[in-house]
Amino acid sequence: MKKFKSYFLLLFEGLRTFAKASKWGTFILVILVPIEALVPTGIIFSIQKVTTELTKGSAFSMSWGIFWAVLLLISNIIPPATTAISGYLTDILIANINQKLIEKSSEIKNLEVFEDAEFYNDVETVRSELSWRPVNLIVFTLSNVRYIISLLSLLILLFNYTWWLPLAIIIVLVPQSLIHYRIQQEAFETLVTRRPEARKMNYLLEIALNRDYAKEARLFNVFNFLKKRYWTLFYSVHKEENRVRLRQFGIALAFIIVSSLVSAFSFIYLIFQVRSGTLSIGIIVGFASSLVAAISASNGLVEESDLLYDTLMWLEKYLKLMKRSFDKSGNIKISEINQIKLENIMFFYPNEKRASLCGISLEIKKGEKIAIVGQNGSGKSTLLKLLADLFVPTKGKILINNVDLREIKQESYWGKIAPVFQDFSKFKFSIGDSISFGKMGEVEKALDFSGLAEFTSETQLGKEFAGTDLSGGQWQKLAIARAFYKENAELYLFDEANSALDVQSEKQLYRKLMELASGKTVIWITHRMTSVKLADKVLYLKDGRVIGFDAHENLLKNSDYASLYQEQFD
Ligand SMILES: Nc1ncnc2c1ncn2[C@@H]1O[C@H](COP(=O)(O)OP(=O)(O)OP(=O)(O)O)[C@@H](O)[C@H]1O
Repeated sequence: MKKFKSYFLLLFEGLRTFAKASKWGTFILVILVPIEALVPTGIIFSIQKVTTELTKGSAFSMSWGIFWAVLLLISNIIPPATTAISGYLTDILIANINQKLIEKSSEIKNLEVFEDAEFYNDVETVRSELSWRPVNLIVFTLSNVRYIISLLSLLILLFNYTWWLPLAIIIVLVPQSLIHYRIQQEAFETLVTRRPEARKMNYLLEIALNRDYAKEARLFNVFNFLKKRYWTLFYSVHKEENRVRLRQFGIALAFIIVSSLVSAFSFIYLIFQVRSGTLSIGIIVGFASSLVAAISASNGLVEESDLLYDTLMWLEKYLKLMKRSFDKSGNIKISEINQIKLENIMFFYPNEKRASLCGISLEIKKGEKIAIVGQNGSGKSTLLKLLADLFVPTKGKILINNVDLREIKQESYWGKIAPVFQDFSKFKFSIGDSISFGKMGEVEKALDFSGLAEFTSETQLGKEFAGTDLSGGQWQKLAIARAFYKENAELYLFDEANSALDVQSEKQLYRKLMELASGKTVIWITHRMTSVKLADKVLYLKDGRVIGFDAHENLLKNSDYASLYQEQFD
């Protein structure tokens, strides 16, 4: 009972989603679909009347004939109209859902969410089925409404012949539907629980077909490996699905046998009635047609309400995602970043037992130039992500102008940060758009500053959009241009922004950076020790801890740091 309540609540939510997409479209469908659903019963009824009146030799047979013709016309006109309107409604529904997903993603302030496999599963379920689920939602809702109205009107018609037959149909229909829903729910759960496997299967296909993997996939000949891995995953997934299908078929068969027996029995009963003269010949025509129509409507109802149920479970996942609230940012707006203070910062990535940062305390003043160095995995990028307020420290505080970063409005803080990440994004828009994202400003100046003056802002990027591709270093320069474009930035965060640059470009990068960021704070991570001389202070990290935080000359007294520095020149 509880399940049914939630089913109807979901159905209601589904209808609200349609209405939100298009009020008029929904309104017209609400009018047309019931009319369409009543037409078959009307047609059967008028045929019965025509036959009865004809056997009586009455002139009314002509009026019923005209009524029949009008209904036939309606039954032909309405379907193309409902198809066109539901197509229109589907398009808007998909656009609305996509917009909502973009908005929802923008609410995610703390990137920890993306480290959560369950969240990924939910997002994947919603996203991967987004292209066809809204269509199903509309199609199956409409066909179910149609079936229910048709079935009810046919049952009323049948009730006129025998009172027990409609009852028998309902008695067969209810348990049949209940069992079907149960199986459908199991099937959906199997689908959802197997989602990680399905994602892995999709990933294998991506490796085979995606341009990013094309080189290594061939030179390391991964295709046989992909095929074998795919079959292993496929069998593990489909064993379970076949089991569900087999049960579904068995139950459907049992119910078809029962309902056929009930129909045959009632038909024979009616033949006896007509032969004994209790009922007229017109009745038997009407009865036979309405019985066939009622059985097919009840089968259709079970099948399609099953599919609607499956679609509603997808809708439930989508609504769950929409209702999920993410960490709220603070409310304090800042206009400057005068001081950054880290107080005993400890950080664990989600589900990790090892701390990536441990007991970090330091202070950075406005305008200071800080280089961060340390071996791979020492926590440099993690520290930068915390400073960019993309992750929240597990323990300790980050204070900006002596205000806890958690209290500061994230958009206001992010507006002051110009970052270049190690794994920067390669946006496949025009060069101008992938720097400014539609804002006004001097894109050309940023291109010039980052050493990409040979490109115009109109250049389309990405082969998949018939654009051009860039070299590794040029992509990195584009990420740098994005940071330089942010003219009112107060804090520059560069994570190995020089890693793909040639020596000359690297020199130029630091020169421009120091020129552009004069009086502003710059923090950069580097493995190339030449740039540490530009820094006011060097932060030397090891295993997530601070080994030293001082001017380069002073740090050289630390033998560990000195050997790190010296080894590069050797
Ligand atoms: N998303 C993540 N989930 C779990 N652990 C992570 C994640 N990212 C990094 N780590 C771990 O955190 C530690 C610090 O990583 P981090 O990327 O900050 O190092 P790094 O000093 O920037 O290294 P590199 O010089 O190689 O870029 C490492 O042990 C790493 O394995």
